[in-house]
Amino acid sequence: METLTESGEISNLDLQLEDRLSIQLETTSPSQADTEANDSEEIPKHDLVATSVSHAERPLLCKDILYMLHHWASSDSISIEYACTSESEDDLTSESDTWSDSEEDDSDESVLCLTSHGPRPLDSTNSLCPPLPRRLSFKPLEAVEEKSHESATDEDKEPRNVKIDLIQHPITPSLEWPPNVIFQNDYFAVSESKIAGWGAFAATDLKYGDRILMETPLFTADTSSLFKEFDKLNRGEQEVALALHANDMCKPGTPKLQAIWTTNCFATGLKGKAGLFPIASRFNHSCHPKDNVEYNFNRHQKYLEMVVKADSIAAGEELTISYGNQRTPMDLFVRYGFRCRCGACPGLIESTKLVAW
Ligand SMILES: C[S@@+](CC[C@H](N)C(=O)[O-])C[C@H]1O[C@@H](n2cnc3c(N)ncnc32)[C@H](O)[C@@H]1O
Repeated sequence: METLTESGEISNLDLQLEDRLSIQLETTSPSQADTEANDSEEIPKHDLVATSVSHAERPLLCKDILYMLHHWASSDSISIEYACTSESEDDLTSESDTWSDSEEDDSDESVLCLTSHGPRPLDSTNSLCPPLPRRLSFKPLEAVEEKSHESATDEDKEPRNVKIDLIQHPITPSLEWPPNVIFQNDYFAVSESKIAGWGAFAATDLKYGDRILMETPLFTADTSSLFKEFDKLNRGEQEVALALHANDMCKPGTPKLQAIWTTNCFATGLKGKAGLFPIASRFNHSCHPKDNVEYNFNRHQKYLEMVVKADSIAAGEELTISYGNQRTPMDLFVRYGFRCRCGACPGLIESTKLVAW
């Protein structure tokens, strides 16, 4: 197999691996296969073409990321997740141990192929290279305290629509929903998104403070009880969980349930447990300031709520949340395994370039 030539050209092997990685980048649940077939996160053709340009010019590639992860992570623990918290990277410890990959995973073919022939590790002091977490780990999505809305009065700060129905799973889809809608209430509908897969869209004009969703978890678990708790669900509930989207970029062979869990779960703050919320899980991410909805887990009544944080949202607009404040497209890609297409940020390729190695 060819690897890197003396002239620094990237070989066919890399192109093949990129192809393979672009397929692994998003594993699609059966229910989404059709939806995402044309709207997947495949590496665009121009990214592949970019491998033939000078290294000083070429954009960051999947193999670069894997290469960096392999060399920079303080252990073998590499997992890609949907969500994050506001905690510092140094705090990403105990849970990652539970989720970390075993020694055997070092034999992971793609990582080995990508790392064994690299000429040298990328320089972390390179100013063009954004800082990467020292240790990557699984963390569920956790609500971040938002600054109070400047123009809001105290009365406005209480979520409106307090009589909204509490969603308890499993729910029965309504025959009145249009064919391309998988959930609908008075405030939003979940249908196909231009950002990625399914997304939530305002069904009516919304205002700051509108509470648009209250949802109980399908189940809650911690890192050690995920499979046990899943086993307790009935068949219908399990199917709901397994129909959710799963990111599985770095680890071929990751159990599907685990990939779904790390892609979708939200922290509850209850004894380190996270929860799977099948409707909230359909909200896509937008970078600041485009994210227009915030979320919160009510620990006493044990439901997740989504509340409008933008001043106003017009009917038809996509509703998005932040998967992590101040995350760059690079962070999102490394931590959560997707290339951000929110439209508010420059995206991964345009914003991130590395110096030649
Ligand atoms: C929790 S799911 C969100 C709903 C998802 N679109 C679906 O079809 O179920 C998170 C996944 O959606 C996709 N996604 C969310 N926000 C995105 C964004 N801004 N750009 C690209 N993909 C995004 C990524 O694949 C991500 O892993």
